[in-house]
Amino acid sequence: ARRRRSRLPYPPGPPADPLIGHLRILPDTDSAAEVFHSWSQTYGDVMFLSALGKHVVVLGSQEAATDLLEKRSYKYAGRPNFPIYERLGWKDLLVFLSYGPYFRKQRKMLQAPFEKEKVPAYRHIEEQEACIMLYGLLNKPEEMDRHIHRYPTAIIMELSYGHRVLSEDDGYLRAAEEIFEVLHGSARPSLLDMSPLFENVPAWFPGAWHVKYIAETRPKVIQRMQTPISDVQEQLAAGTAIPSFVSQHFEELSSRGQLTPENLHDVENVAYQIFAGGAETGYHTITTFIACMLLNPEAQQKGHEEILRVVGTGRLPDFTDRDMLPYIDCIVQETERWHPVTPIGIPHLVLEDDEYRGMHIPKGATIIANSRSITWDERHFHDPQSFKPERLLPKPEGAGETFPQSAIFGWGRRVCPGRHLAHDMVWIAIARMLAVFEIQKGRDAAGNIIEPAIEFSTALTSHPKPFPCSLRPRSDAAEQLIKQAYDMHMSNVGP
Ligand code: HEM
Repeated sequence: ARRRRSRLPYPPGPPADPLIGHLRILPDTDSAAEVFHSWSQTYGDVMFLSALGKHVVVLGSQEAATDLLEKRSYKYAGRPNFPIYERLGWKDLLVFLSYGPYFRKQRKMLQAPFEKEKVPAYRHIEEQEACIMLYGLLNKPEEMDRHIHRYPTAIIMELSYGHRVLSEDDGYLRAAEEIFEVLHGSARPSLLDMSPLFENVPAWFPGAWHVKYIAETRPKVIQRMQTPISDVQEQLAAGTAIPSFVSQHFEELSSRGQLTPENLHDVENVAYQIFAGGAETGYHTITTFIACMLLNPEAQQKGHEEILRVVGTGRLPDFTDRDMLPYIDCIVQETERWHPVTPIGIPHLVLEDDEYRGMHIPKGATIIANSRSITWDERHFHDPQSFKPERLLPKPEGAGETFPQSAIFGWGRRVCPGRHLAHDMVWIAIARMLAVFEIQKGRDAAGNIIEPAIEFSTALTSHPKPFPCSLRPRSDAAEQLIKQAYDMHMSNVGP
């Protein structure tokens, strides 16, 4: 362990074993957010944990997280190591990079095409994919999960690689499913296995199951990163490439004579990062939305009525309607607040010793802003566990509560660079689903309604486990609308 350089005390925390610290009581990934939240009720919103000489500081309020991760972002923009993910081949993915020049290079590359003014250019792709999703949901409602998963994945594939997903058994869709499996599969046994606490886990350690797992999985992961790049290279050579992140970078690099292996490696990693960061998170958010609608039929009804009032039944909502649909925005944001996609955020790393409220925050500590604590903070949200979109409407119609943006999209220099795109993608999907479908509880073989018990499976990101659900078109007109929109888009795209 490092020598203490400060006389100030560490923040408080639960009682620790003198040798192994909090090792035995560290929660697993499924329960970490809730467990940290309940500890914060006792030990406060700046809490200290340690295990085997590693330190973790858990922030349990918007105020503490803003003071440190936003206002002192330069000291808190690091990332701990994610040893298993790194060994799987994700060492140079932006999200896992330590703070420094290489991080800044990649961050700039990734951020540029997704700035606020740039993302409206992608809306036609989102509208098109939303139509394909609605059509799938209409025709094969039993495959709801696949249609929802395909939606953000297809958008991201087109933006990163210029790849259009045209069939259900597209290899790129498989690749996206694999990321999900790897993220969840490798985190499942316990938080320890993905935890920075176990960076140097010895091979004899009981958790060393991962040695075999990595040996088996790594080649697949690497191949998934490389294949789309070779595809684009071939298409560029043949003159058939659809403009994308990769094609644009390749063209620029080759025009400047800079197509070096290092530069290719960066393009490959950033393109894959767009895919890894954007596809799963969108999928989780929309599935969580479906769960919220099942559990809260009044909110669903109000959302639908707002669309009826503003858009009518003769067309699907589009982005030009957005300003007139405040309640739909509230549904999207309340979904994100009700169950954040990253319940403990993504951990940061403290880059310099710091002092806060008379306490010592040590350099090298992992720092977790617990989104769950922030979104459940009764000082900011009344009845925080309930799903109430109107809480986010201004007074007097609503409660005037503020959407906890940073708890959902992160902090300071590490804030999610895809948040503007994410917002558009999720919004149009939700607005269009509410326009044409009624989301209903599933029924068993005897026709009885099944009350859904919504549970989540959590790695870094969190996803509802499968639940019964049925989607019913609101009317014949709604069904026609879905078919027409689909035909129109397919005739634009062509096979
Ligand atoms: C609803 C969808 C999304 C949610 C909830 C979400 C949430 C987050 C969160 C919480 C972080 C961590 C921020 C921090 O460390 O403080 C993050 C990072 C990141 N997100 Fe997103 N994200 C979403 C969509 C996207 C999309 C569409 C992209 C790609 C275009 C993307 C790319 C990234 C990347 C690259 C990082 C790492 C940034 C870094 O380490 O500097 N995300 N996201």
